[in-house]
Amino acid sequence: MAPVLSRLLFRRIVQAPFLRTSTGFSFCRNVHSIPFSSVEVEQISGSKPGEVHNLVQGKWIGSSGWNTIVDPLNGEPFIKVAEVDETEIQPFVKSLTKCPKHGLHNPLKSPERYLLYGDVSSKAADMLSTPEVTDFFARLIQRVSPKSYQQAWAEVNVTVKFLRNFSGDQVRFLARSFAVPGDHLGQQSHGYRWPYGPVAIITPFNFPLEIPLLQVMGALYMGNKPVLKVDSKVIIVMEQMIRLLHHCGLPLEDLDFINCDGKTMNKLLIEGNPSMTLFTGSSRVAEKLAVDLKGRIKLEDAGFDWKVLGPDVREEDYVAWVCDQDAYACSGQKCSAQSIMFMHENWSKTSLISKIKDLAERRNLTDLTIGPVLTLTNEMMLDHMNKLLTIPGAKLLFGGEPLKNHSIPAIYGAMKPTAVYLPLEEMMKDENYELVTKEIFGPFQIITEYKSDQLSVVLDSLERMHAHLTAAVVSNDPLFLQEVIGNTVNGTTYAGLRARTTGAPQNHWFGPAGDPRGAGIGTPEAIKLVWSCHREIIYDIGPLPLNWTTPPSS
Ligand SMILES: NC(=O)c1ccc[n+]([C@@H]2O[C@H](COP(=O)([O-])OP(=O)(O)OC[C@H]3O[C@@H](n4cnc5c(N)ncnc54)[C@H](O)[C@@H]3O)[C@@H](O)[C@H]2O)c1
Repeated sequence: MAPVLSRLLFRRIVQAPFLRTSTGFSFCRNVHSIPFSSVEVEQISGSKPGEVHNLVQGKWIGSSGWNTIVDPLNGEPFIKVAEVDETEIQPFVKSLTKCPKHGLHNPLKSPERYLLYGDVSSKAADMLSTPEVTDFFARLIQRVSPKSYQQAWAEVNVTVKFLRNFSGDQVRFLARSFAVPGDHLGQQSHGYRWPYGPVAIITPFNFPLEIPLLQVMGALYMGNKPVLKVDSKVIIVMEQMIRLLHHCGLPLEDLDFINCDGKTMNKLLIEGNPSMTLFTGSSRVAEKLAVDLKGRIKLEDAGFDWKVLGPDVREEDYVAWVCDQDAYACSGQKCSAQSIMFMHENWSKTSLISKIKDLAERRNLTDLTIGPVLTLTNEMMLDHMNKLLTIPGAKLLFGGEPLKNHSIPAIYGAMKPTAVYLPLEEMMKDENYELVTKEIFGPFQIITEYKSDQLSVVLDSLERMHAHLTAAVVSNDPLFLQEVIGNTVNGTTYAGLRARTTGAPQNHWFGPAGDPRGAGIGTPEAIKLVWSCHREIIYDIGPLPLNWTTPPSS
């Protein structure tokens, strides 16, 4: 695209929220009305790059070198990240090792800090929900992880709701204990939720605000001291959020924040020896860290997320719309994105596929309903697609081509929403199965069909998959739902005619199942599971029975 056209397109995208926000209000944001921010979101550019720093032991610090991040829409270097290298990790190691295993607070130490965190959450929710600040974060998310304004706004909104949920007394309720009467007078056992103390959090690029914020707050609520590392491409969002949290009363020394590459973080984990690490990202890195950290880890890893359409065909337009959203919103870069759809033969007789195709073809770069793919190039996606198309009976349903007329740099992918059809029998063959079920973190899905007597083959296929994150069973037939849900394991499974795979709100658990290392995010249960362990204290204070004497040895 010619530079002028690209600038125009860019300007259209950045100005969109000022003209029409999804909440219906219109305003003109001024950075000076945002007391914590250190960047002007609309002005970040080659001539006025945004800068990101590190936070350790209560101080914002730089590093010996800058990593330059390029604008995913036009390739212009636009953010400078003070990236810590392997020789500079000692302050972070020291900070972790300074935190005792019993944490910064626990039910028997500094309990007033549970209340402090209720207050911080309440103030942060209030501030984040003001229209100016919501817009500031939605736009900042769009600049680094391009997605539609509505998707970015939803990410901020879920974060606000989460903070509200853990306001007031809700943080201390997370640490609720229980007591069981003992065997004799004065004895009672108490079960407590205990922190791990020093912990680490590693998060990917696709939800720059929601994933790190929810995990960091969960860790802090339970009394841990986290060091946070977010993917450098998007880390500016969380840097600004930490400044907001400080403004709302987060003690400066409670949270460390490091900008570094994966290798440096790996070294920090080994030297700093956190008691627990929460990793959200690819299965490749997850498996490496599980070994390096000797199992002291919880994982939110890859998703090869499936949808099964049952025999009862209803609400075709609605189901088509949900399929389009699930597979292609955020350009398919949600860990919950629909990777494969098993369609009952009754649906094949409808216009479902052509409706999904029409919806997918509405997506465009102007409003970022389709956009850059940050971890795969076009060559990688086309290569995968072409391999699939060599399978007998395979066909391209739609897409399969790079986007045109844009200035997305070649280091990123830019593909039209794509769907490939594969016959179920071929997919199940040993020589094809692994290829077919490889996660493509972009706007790409597989569609297959099954006959009424082939449900067991579908269930076999779901059993053979490795990642069990989200799933959807689209049917209102209770016996069908029972059959499919009873024979599968995915941690977040939606069931019913309106079932989807994406768009997790703040009110339910999100995470994989079927793996003891599986983590969760969002709910009180997720926070307690990931960020605390069980400690039992058996009080036994007497008195001794009257006339007690030493019994014989036993
Ligand atoms: N399960 C979930 O909740 C969830 C949520 C979002 C994304 N994901 C998954 O994340 C993947 C996409 O993200 P990605 O490509 O950025 O993942 P990635 O694994 O490449 O990177 C994730 C994070 O790990 C860091 N990292 C890389 N190597 C490391 C190492 N050796 N030690 C420590 N840290 C290291 C990266 O810098 C980044 O911050 C997809 O597979 C997607 O399904 C899962």
